[in-house]
Amino acid sequence: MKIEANAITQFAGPRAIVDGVDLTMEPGMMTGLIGPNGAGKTTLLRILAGIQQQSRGSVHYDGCASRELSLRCLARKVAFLAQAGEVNWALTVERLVELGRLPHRTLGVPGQVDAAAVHRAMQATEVLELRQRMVSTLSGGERMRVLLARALAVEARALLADEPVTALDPYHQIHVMELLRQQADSGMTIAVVLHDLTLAHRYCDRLVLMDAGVVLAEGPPSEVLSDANMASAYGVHLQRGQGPGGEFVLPWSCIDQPTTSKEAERKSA
Ligand SMILES: Nc1ncnc2c1ncn2[C@@H]1O[C@H](COP(=O)(O)OP(=O)(O)OP(=O)(O)O)[C@@H](O)[C@H]1O
Repeated sequence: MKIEANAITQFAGPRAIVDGVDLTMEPGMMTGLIGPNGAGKTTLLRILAGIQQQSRGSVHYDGCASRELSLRCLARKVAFLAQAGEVNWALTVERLVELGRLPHRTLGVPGQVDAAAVHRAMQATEVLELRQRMVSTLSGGERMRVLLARALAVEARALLADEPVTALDPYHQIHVMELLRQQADSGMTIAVVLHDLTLAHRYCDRLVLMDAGVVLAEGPPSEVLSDANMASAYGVHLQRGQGPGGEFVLPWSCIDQPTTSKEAERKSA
């Protein structure tokens, strides 16, 4: 599904926390939203998902304005994965993942189609063995995978995920990024907020770099992650390398603090 945002502006009091953002996301494409803390990424993602109403501007889904769609219809088209937080509901993992099917259900208990979607989502996120656990007893990383399963269970045409890998160990970070990549390759529209620039560079088709509510740069990862953009948005240098799997980047040093203290000790020895 094509998602088009035009001149999106969001005010918090007098301050524009998202300021005149234009963005188009195509089916089959994985877009990474990056930028420093407070840049406006979550706010923009919530507006794109129809969870938050923008102060100005418009969002269209395959040409259909968000205001023309009911919340239920939008919830079937766009799945949203919020930033990880506490989940204090007295629910098992399986019941929580089933909530992803609510936009599809008109009456009563989940049917076979719902059960199959829930099973697929739990299998893909490797949480089947947690299915009977109470959500409140999960670790942060387990909880995030379960919440991703809930979002996948919607089987929507777009998935917008806010920092889905931040709490995960390296195996699950790669696993989740591969999973999102597969969803994009199968035609889904994926947008993902990431702080990990190595993963953003490796997995996204394009990046949108935000700072202070505006889009500073947009395009292929290797262009957006330029030295000038990294210095301007984050105040960091990246190391760039070439491995058997391709080119990679690593956030390496703060500008004006080019080495870690251990490196400085080594160099002066
Ligand atoms: N309701 C609100 N009232 C006041 N300020 C808000 C409100 N919502 C967001 N903000 C502010 O808007 C800015 C953008 O917030 P947002 O959560 O979109 O940033 P972000 O890029 O996702 O940040 P992070 O990487 O830290 O998660 C922040 O400075 C935040 O404090």
